[in-house]
Amino acid sequence: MATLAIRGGRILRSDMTVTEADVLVDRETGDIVELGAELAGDDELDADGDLVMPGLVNAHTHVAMTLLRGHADDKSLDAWLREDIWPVEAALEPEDIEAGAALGVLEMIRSGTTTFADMYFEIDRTADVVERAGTRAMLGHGAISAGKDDAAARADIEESVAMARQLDGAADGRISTAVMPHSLTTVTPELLELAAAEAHDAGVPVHYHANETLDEVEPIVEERGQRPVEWARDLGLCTESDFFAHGVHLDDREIDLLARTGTGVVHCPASNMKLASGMAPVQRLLDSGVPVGLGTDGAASNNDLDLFDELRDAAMLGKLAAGDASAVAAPDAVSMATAGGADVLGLNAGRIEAGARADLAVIDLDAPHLTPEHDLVSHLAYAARGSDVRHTVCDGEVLMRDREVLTLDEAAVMERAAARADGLLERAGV
Ligand SMILES: N[C@@H](CCSC[C@H]1O[C@@H](n2cnc3c(=O)[nH]cnc32)[C@H](O)[C@@H]1O)C(=O)O
Ligand SMILES: [Zn+2]
Repeated sequence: MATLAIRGGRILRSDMTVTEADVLVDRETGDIVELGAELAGDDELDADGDLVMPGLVNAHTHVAMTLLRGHADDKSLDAWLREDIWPVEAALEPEDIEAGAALGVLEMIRSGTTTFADMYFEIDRTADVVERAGTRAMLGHGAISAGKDDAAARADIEESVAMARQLDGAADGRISTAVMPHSLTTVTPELLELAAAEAHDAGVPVHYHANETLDEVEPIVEERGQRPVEWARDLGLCTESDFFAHGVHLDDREIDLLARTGTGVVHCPASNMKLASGMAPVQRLLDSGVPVGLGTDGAASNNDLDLFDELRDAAMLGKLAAGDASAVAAPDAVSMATAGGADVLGLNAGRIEAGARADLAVIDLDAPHLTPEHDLVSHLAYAARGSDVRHTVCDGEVLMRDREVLTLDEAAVMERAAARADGLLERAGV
């Protein structure tokens, strides 16, 4: 057994207590073997004075949208997608996806995110990046019917199913997949039903956008006399493995249905604020036992992929939404960003315990904004930033050591992404 020991730090346990312990990791299985005092390994990471926490889980993003960061801001969802995003995405080439994904993955490794769920195009190129960079990911081809004829819309869903089957288990098992129809309003009912049936036949989840804006909810209610989540359940999109992004506008019946079926919701607070989509009822979801993770959404509606920002936004917005300062308390926000997201994605990760995946972020606490140390969970929720991450470990391998990313050439990744982004906008004629 080749081992890695993370020594001298304090660890954040899944019950949100902090204790002094070393972490011993089996690099071959990628699992945590043991927590304890004075553990030695073949390789070692110094965590003296640091906090070792589970690697963060970004449970909903469109990673290559990093190329569109700052391209179009300050618009509502529908206008933003139709006027600014979709026209540029039509000019995307596979090389762009690879360059944008590498940039996004680099940003996530630097900020302690070890797993992301991605809905986008040309996902085999994103898979190549994940393979090289060493993170974990759930990938899916986003399929859409809007603007396509019947045959093209069906082919898009079939592509999503084929890619999910093809890539599941890639990168030594670090890649899992889902079938990803874009949303309840941009994919036809027949194709949503087909996506669900095919996904479950392939043994993978369905992932989609739902209940993001009132503009999406109202037409479904008017046309069908049903709430969107009830309709999604009837189409087969709410089984225990399935999960959707946003869930901003949900009523009590829908929340109850999500809890009963075990359907996961990925809360994307920054995107919901930036596109003025609304405030998700996160405390009510948690109280009802709905599995909840956190996502950045794409970098064009955030505009970064730092999960620390997201978990602070989740805590802040959750209080505002509930009109209650005790809502979405610090431990709940930190849990959503770690174990919550891992549970939504069906991964044995997000917790520091023997037998769990060795996906870890080591936080350097030696900073003015993290002093004094009254409560480290409070610091993670309200004061820490992605740039406080010192080491990142995924699947037992060190991806970043002392703030140096070992698996990607940082300067080359940034240079290439900037060049591809310029070329993309030029080709799109904007
Ligand atoms: N194959 C599809 C691509 C879908 S990928 C996922 C899509 O979701 C878009 N997207 C990004 N953020 C959001 C959001 O908040 N809500 C809905 N869609 C979004 C993103 O720009 C991308 O077009 C096609 O032919 O267009
Ligand atoms: Zn999205």
